[in-house]
Amino acid sequence: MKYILLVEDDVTFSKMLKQFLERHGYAVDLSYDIHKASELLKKQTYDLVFTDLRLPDGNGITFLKQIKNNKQPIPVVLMTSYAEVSTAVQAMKQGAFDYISKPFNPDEVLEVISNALEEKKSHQIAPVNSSRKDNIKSNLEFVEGISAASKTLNEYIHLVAPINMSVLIIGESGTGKEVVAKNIHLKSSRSDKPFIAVDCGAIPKEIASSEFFGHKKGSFTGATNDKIGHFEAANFGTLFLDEVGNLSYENQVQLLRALQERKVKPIGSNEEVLVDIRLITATNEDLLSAVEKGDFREDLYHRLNEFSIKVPNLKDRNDDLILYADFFLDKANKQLNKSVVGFSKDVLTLFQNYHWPGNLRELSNIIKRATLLTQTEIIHKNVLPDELVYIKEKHMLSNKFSTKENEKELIINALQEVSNNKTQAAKLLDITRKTLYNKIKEYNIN
Ligand SMILES: Nc1ncnc2c1ncn2[C@@H]1O[C@H](COP(=O)(O)OP(=O)(O)OP(=O)(O)O)[C@@H](O)[C@H]1O
Repeated sequence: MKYILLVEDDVTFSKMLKQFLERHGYAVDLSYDIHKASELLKKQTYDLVFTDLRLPDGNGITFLKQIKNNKQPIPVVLMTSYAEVSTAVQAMKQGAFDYISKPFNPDEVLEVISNALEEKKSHQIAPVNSSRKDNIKSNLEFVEGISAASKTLNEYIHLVAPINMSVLIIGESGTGKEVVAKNIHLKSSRSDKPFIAVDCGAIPKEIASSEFFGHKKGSFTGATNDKIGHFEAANFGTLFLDEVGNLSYENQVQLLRALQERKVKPIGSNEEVLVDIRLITATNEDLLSAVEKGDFREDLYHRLNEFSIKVPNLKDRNDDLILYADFFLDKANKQLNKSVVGFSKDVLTLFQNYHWPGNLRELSNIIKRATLLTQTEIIHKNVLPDELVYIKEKHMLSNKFSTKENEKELIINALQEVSNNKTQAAKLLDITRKTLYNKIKEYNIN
């Protein structure tokens, strides 16, 4: 199989191109910028680089020069817009194998690619790196995202992971708090030690201390065996307490004491056990207001919150949506033993317009269900739940600016649906942002 590195920052287009090439038997890795593409080139061997000319962190020619300077004998094909053909010709002089102008038809792409690969074969280039599968596999577990919100999140994860600080992760349900916690653990020096995740909301307060600190056989009715608590189980590793705001006041006191003294005593035991854990906690409620109301201990709050990370809602990471959709589709295909290739354009538009109250978990569930129901190569909107389809149709039906009242109501509804994001609202209403601003002013909408 031939391996292609595709470098293109238009997310929708690049996804479609990737799927198209994969359907034609190529293995494709995708990068949205030169930086990540260079990293991939260091780790893996490719038979072809297929890159856009304009990229967020530089242009395709600079990237081409970089590849040639590193003496990597990989053919490079550039994608250009019609207006950039003269630049593409310049690129050919710098050693690009070929260029192709957008919009291009599928046969053209296949032809250019197969020509480039033929040429490469005659140059006898190094074999494919055998570690590739592992690399790809490990990348699959955590999708970093490319939106501004995801970039900030990932920067914070990288910053705090190596430092032994307690981290409080804040975010709505299903945003990926546990996945972030696991990621911090894996990037820390404790990565080869245990990661123990505990849902505090699911522990009845009567047995919480036995759950956290363990017990000795016979120490209370029902204690038929010795039990190791979560603190001890996580020793030298990371303890992740989800929904920490649900701990009873009494359990908060016990937790604080264990953290301060760095030792725990199992119920019914006389011996204390020294514990060395890194604590990561998560909450989807406003812990500070719980502190103000007296429901959560302030000293514990500060102990947990040495560093806080906010995980963004999915609707605030619109640029990541297709990336995640694709990831969950891959996962669903594997779990269900299916081979669905992608999403119809309609489905992608519905995804972009929906407000995703259940965040990534909801997206994952919807895609799994749709994959199960899909009998063709592509997921169409008939296998999506009503709440997704209905929103779009509601807008399409009423999206006529006929009367002033109708217009004002439409704008208010659209703004509410996308939490006041003007760019999104303008897209939903199919008007420019400038028009939207003018109309907001005209109708005095707050
Ligand atoms: N960065 C990511 N890459 C890949 N999958 C992710 C990512 N973040 C979250 N997920 C997936 O989304 C789903 C929800 O994630 P997770 O359970 O971590 O959310 P949560 O915020 O902890 O949820 P809750 O508030 O209900 O505890 C899971 O299936 C998880 O695997």
